[in-house]
Amino acid sequence: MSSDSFNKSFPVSWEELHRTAKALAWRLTEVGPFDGIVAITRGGLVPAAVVARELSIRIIDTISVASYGVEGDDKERGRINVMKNCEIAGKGAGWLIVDDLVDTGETAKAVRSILPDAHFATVYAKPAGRPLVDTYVTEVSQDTWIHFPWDLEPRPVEPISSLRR
Ligand SMILES: O=P(O)(O)OC[C@H]1O[C@H](OP(=O)(O)OP(=O)(O)O)[C@H](O)[C@@H]1O
Ligand SMILES: Nc1nc2[nH]cnc2c(=O)[nH]1
Ligand SMILES: [Mg+2]
Repeated sequence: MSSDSFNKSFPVSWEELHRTAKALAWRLTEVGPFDGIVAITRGGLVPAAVVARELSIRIIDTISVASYGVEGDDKERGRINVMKNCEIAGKGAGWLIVDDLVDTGETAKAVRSILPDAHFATVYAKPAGRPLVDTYVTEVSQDTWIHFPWDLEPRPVEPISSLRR
């Protein structure tokens, strides 16, 4: 999908992300306990912190995967690049993988090939990636771009009336 295929925008506030990541933690209580979390950086770091706090998990490893924004456009996908692997021995049995979202599912596919036995959880899921995720909370359409709070800042906006002139 190229960047102009995203014609809907879904901005998420810190409060909303916190609430939805807690909802994810509630769902995961039915699945755990887990030996630890593997957060997919960077987007999985904040959701992983919230889930770790709620499930009293102290051990968090990371796997660094990048694919979007490599060419300078945040919404343009490039090749999957595993920049740092996690340090877990074995196939991930008993571990929880956390990411902010699954979109095409390519990131999830790459991480699942490394940790096929781990439980994969995301806060948001788009239809193409949904089959790759074991647990998620909120589904958005494939043509929606989710804006996370760390990518946003409050700014003045014109009133609706001025947009219709
Ligand atoms: O399902 P996919 O199409 O692979 O997209 C999902 C991935 O894209 C984003 O990461 P990104 O590569 O932008 O890196 P970041 O987490 O460092 O922002 C997001 O955090 C997911 O990890
Ligand atoms: N921030 C953000 N990153 C993504 N990476 C793949 N899809 C998305 C999205 O909708 N929002
Ligand atoms: Mg990511």
